[in-house]
Amino acid sequence: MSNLPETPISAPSEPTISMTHLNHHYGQGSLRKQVLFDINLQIDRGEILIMTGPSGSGKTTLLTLMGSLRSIQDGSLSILGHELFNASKEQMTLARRDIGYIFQAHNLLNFLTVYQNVEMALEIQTVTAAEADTRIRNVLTAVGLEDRMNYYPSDLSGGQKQRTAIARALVSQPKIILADEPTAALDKKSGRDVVEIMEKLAREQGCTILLVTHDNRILDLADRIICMEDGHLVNRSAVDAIVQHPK
Ligand SMILES: Nc1ncnc2c1ncn2[C@@H]1O[C@H](COP(=O)(O)OP(=O)(O)OP(=O)(O)O)[C@@H](O)[C@H]1O
Repeated sequence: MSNLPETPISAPSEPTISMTHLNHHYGQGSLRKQVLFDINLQIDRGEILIMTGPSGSGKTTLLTLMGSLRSIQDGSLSILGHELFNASKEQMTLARRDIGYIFQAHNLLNFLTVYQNVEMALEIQTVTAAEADTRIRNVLTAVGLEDRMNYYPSDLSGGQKQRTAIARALVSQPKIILADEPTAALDKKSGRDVVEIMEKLAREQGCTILLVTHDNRILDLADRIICMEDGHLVNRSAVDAIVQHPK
């Protein structure tokens, strides 16, 4: 269920994320540097999109713009039918409620248990305590952490921490999941496991996933692969992407 007010212009076939002529700069004056150039991209509901590209090509910048974590400077970016260009702080905050974030540095709170870390994501949602408890237990079971609910992050492996972060991102049943290098710190099996869990839960919940990765072991999980190069978006086939990022 969306946290944003319904808009009549939001037709069922409308892409979940749509951007046109998106540009982005960092810095001021003589230090001003353009890092995104005329990005045009549409991501459909339920699509799993993987974005690859060399370091510094603009992937994280694009992800943070899509995540409503940075203001749009130039061009258009709409999420679930809501334009983020010229959006107020309140509108940007509302947009974030429909997004689950999985970033590399888990951002788990070390003084909270696994259960409590996941519970935090429900604090801004209007669910009853009983409903919250059911959802937290279900999602932690789905990611294989049913016997770790009362552990603290410092007692978990890297893979378990990442699975906690996935549970936290999914528990609010967001319409969009943005993941930045979710397998970077994991060994081959744990990396594959966490992305498969993400994929399965996302397919069940019908949400859209955009995943930034250098990890070619998970490229086959994508419906579509896109590549950033020097701030430009380049469409590539999975084969091209693997050739570009050999194991
Ligand atoms: N806050 C910032 N201020 C100034 N320049 C920045 C800032 N963040 C990123 N950049 C620059 O913008 C460009 C794109 O960076 P970005 O982090 O989006 O790339 P990336 O493809 O995600 O790289 P990586 O794979 O290394 O994370 C780089 O040249 C980077 O140095």
